Amino acid sequence: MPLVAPSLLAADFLHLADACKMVNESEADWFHLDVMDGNFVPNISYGQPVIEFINKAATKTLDVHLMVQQPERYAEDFKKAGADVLSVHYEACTHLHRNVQQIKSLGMKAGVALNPHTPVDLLEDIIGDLDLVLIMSVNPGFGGQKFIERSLEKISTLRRMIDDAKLSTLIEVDGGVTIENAPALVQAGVDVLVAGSTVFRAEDPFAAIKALKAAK
Ligand SMILES: O=C(CO)[C@@H](O)[C@H](O)COP(=O)(O)O
Ligand SMILES: [Co+2]
Repeated sequence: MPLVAPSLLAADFLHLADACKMVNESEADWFHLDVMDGNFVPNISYGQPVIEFINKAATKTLDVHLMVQQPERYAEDFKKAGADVLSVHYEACTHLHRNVQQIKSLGMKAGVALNPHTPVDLLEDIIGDLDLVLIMSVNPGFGGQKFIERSLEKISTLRRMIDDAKLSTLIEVDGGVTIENAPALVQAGVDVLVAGSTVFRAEDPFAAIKALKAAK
């Protein structure tokens, strides 16, 4: 069964407490929290102060996806805000190895996110240090975009890389995940499905989460 991580980016920000309650009471496993700086990506979302409040309401793992330049400037702040998993973008880090060690030394799980144009082979020398690889299946910055089909091949290649090296690194997919494409993603080797619109735009978010969990 895949882990399911609803992305609060698609929730009603005026009623974040209700969104947290829904995720807590659902079959979802993690909260996916998208932090955007208006520089690495064209959009600005929310940061540490909001996550601190989410952490008070959430009873599940906080999976923070940092779409910011030089994320090392903020790792400690996000730890304090309650992040359990912290993912930084390959494309935003000059010293990725150092950044990954920093995240782990702060006591968080370390993830690396790849934009759609970034090949998974570039992770060869760091994959053994990673708890998670986040495959972006849309260009980061916005929710509600269409899934890029090529991502399926990237996921299969990454699955082979992880299995060949006998690692337990998780594969997370983020962007355009639907109830329809979830089975193919799980078959390709995904461990964690992120879903924003599919959950928060659904008439019945509990049922949408249940359907994603059942993907096989
Ligand atoms: O990181 C991002 C976008 O940059 C995502 O986490 C989105 O929030 C996913 O939204 P949907 O594509 O599922 O609507
Ligand atoms: Co995300």
